[in-house]
Amino acid sequence: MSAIAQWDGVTKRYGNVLAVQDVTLALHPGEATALVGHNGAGKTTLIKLLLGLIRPEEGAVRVSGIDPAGAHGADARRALGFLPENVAFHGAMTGNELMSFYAGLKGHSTKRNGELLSLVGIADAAGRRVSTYSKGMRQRLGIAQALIGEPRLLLFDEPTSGLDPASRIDVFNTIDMLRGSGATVLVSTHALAEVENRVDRVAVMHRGRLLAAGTLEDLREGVVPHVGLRVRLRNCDTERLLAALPPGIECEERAEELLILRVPAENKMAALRALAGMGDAVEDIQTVTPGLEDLYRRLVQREASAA
Ligand SMILES: Nc1ncnc2c1ncn2[C@@H]1O[C@H](COP(=O)(O)OP(=O)(O)OP(=O)(O)O)[C@@H](O)[C@H]1O
Repeated sequence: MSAIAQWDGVTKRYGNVLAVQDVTLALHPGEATALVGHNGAGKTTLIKLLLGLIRPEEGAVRVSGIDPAGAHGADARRALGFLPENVAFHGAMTGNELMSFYAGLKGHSTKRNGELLSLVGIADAAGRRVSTYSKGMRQRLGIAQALIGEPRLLLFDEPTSGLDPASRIDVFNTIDMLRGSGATVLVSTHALAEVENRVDRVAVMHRGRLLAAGTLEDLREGVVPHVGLRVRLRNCDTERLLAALPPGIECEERAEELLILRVPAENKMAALRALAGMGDAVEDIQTVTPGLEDLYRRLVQREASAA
């Protein structure tokens, strides 16, 4: 699948600060990718590079095959919609006026503005001054302006920061809808738990470096080469049970009538068969799947111990 946007061996410095170091990453058409990492990880810098606002010292950036900071950058930028991290609008203008202003700036007609405001759920407030909007409503207006001109690639920088839980869900529902309509979405966020089941791929940044990228399953396979099993026991001699398991299995946690086992991925079925063969002593077995927060923690730990 050819990429709609990519960073190829990109390094970007601000003076002495190495903001992004040798990052190679691609965004594929129709997919939503989460760019995750803590403060200062380099997420906004990667977005600014795609927007052509800054140039890399090394490597190449391409949007629809074009250098967004080059002579034909305007053509590349026409394919982009952008929601900045701290969206700030002139409070004296109404939602309608701001949408017309941004449509003019982007060289698009204002015809679909009302539809876009309805899509993000603020059509009723379109005639009101933005100073009367809540933070969530301003964020929705920010998303509506990003959608002007039906961009094929949407860049959302921390779209849920400062929003209440219901508004956060709305933002992700909008992202789902956009992805469903064939757009490509990049969403940068610190909110690992809320993003993990809402995107196709995840790119993990840490101190300017890309630690991992892929589907959640790819990340799990690369980071956790074992399976967790949560085993509930009944009237059981735990020592005897552990001794009867295939080799290579570690006991991660042990409490009364509960074991959490770390099983090498290739021994999973052998372990399950051995446990199933223990009759009534084993009451229940659950597979424990690490979430994005856990994977991120492990990736950062691995990076720290390699340094
Ligand atoms: N204009 C700038 N001048 C100097 N340093 C900068 C500039 N912009 C970013 N940096 C530094 O580059 C590094 C990466 O910053 P960046 O904003 O890309 O990170 P981020 O992952 O988006 O962080 P956050 O989640 O806090 O927004 C940080 O150390 C930051 O302080």
